[in-house]
Amino acid sequence: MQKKKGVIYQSISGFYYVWSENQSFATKPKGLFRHTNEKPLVGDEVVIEVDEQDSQSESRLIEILPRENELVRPSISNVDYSMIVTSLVEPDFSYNLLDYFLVSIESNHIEPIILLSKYDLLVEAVGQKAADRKVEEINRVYAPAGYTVVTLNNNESDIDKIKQLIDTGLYVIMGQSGVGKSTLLNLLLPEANIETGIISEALNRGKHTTREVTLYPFNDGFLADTPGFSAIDFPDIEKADLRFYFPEIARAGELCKFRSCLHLNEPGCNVKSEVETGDIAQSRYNNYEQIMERIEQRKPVYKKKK
Ligand SMILES: Nc1nc2c(ncn2[C@@H]2O[C@H](COP(=O)(O)OP(=O)(O)OP(=O)(O)O)[C@@H](O)[C@H]2O)c(=O)[nH]1
Ligand SMILES: [Zn+2]
Repeated sequence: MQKKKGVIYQSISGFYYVWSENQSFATKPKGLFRHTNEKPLVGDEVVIEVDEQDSQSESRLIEILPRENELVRPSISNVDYSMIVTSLVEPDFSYNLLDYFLVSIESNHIEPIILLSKYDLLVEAVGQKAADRKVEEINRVYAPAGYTVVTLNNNESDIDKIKQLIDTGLYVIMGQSGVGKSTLLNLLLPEANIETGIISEALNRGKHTTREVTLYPFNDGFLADTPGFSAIDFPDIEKADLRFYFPEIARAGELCKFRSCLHLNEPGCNVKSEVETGDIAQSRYNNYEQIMERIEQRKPVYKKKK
């Protein structure tokens, strides 16, 4: 028996398929897991035991390495990057919604990438010049945060753009309903055969189909084949932590008079100065304040329950 490290890329009826050293192994968890209540997840880094003498024999999954993070519906662990698909039209672009997604992703210690879909439809609706102005405006808002912003047209050119983005690591796609997540996945992973909104509605009317997530090798990384992340639950963020989930606010905040500055009404606040000079976008600050209010409102409810 030989021990190897690998990543679970698929789980089907009790088997966990592990990718290790450019090979796939069908593994079954060792009985041990039943006692510890540990359930392996797609994305898990694991240690497996392989019978070198007999490559057909079942390999054993003996250890799950500590997880960086864990998402639910669908369950997946160790996500490095999330591509947030946000349409420019149909549905209309919303700074507010995008910032909620970004905070939620940042709080899970995942790096976001912003994809603006339906650029072609925006051009149709408002003309080339106005469409480019809109995209530039969005770029200006997110550049201080260091986020990558890419526009999509639902054609072959999207594939090259995404290929340039993806390096090593595990990538997922998120975004509200109808923005084009499945459409993009089909472009990127034609072999995965993902149903787009309209088709899946026709086929699954009234049925509950739970599809397990599968990871596909993509460039040097993995891409999850699910468009199922339409929202992640509003995370349980502490008031004092929110500032770290807006990278440009975190950076500017290092120069505030008080280390504990929450950038609300404190004197000597460098974040507020940078909003005034335009170095931090007003919309980003407004959404920071709004999410802060939501956290404050949640607290009393939280305490009553106890
Ligand atoms: N013109 C244009 N249409 C697009 C683009 N991306 C997606 N669409 C269309 O938008 C519609 C919705 O796309 P989907 O891929 O089903 O969206 P989704 O995000 O997976 O939606 P849910 O499954 O509801 O979460 C489809 O009719 C797509 O053809 C784009 O870049 N340009
Ligand atoms: Zn401050």
